[in-house]
Amino acid sequence: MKLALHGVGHSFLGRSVFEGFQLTLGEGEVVALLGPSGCGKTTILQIAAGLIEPLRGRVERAYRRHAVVFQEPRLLPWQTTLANIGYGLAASGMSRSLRDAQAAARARDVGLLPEDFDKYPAELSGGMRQRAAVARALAVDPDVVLFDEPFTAVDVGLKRALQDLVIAAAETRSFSAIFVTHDLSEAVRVADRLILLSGEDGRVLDSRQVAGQRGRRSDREIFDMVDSWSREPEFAELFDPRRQS
Ligand SMILES: Nc1ncnc2c1ncn2[C@@H]1O[C@H](COP(=O)(O)OP(=O)(O)OP(=O)(O)O)[C@@H](O)[C@H]1O
Repeated sequence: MKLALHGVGHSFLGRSVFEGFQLTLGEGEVVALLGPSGCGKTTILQIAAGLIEPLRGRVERAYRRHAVVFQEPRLLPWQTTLANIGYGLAASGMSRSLRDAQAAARARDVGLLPEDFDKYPAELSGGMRQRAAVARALAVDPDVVLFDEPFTAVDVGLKRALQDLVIAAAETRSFSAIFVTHDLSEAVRVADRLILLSGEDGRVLDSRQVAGQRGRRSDREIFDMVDSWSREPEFAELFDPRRQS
């Protein structure tokens, strides 16, 4: 076990978002947290990251270091791509040359080219900025990564490349992850297991393993799973246009 949420509940302005939420994230496991807009996915992720203290329940952490990848890249506009990627390493007191070398290695891992390293975020495309955000997270060598709808804002074609990047990184750098999304096919592609939340009251509607091995599922297998699950009543809310963000 790397991370566990035990009976976690939270409210904003006295209004409960979810109660009694349970999650145990295993070593090397990727769990997708899925649900319609407003069901509490981001709040759960922020509780897992320690950014929000839950009002009820407790969080157990058994990892060295975590990193968070947000929906927006959140790069510092006055820093180069390489400096942004190495930002977390600077905080740990690492020398400039070592930091740059590690940042460059992670930048290459996510498909950034050396000619991009000295560019500022404004000079990068949206997809390149999100690649840099993933590289920055990986640079601190986390054993847990928390993804908060990281590819919602990128083009459909690019989305797939970025999902593959996460799948490959989880394999080579062996981290565990929680991956928040409202896209069932994304969840089926990147995760080992999914937890589906209700938009009504944040309760867990379903929790299931995804058949096959992450990264080895064919497009056909993914399509068939999504097609069949999307007809189940538990998934109806997820496809309800009134609940889309
Ligand atoms: N800081 C806050 N103050 C008040 N209400 C909040 C705050 N943060 C979240 N909420 C409310 O809590 C509920 C859950 O929000 P959360 O962002 O966790 O949902 P989500 O499932 O991640 O949604 P989305 O998919 O749209 O990002 C929503 O009704 C939201 O309006």
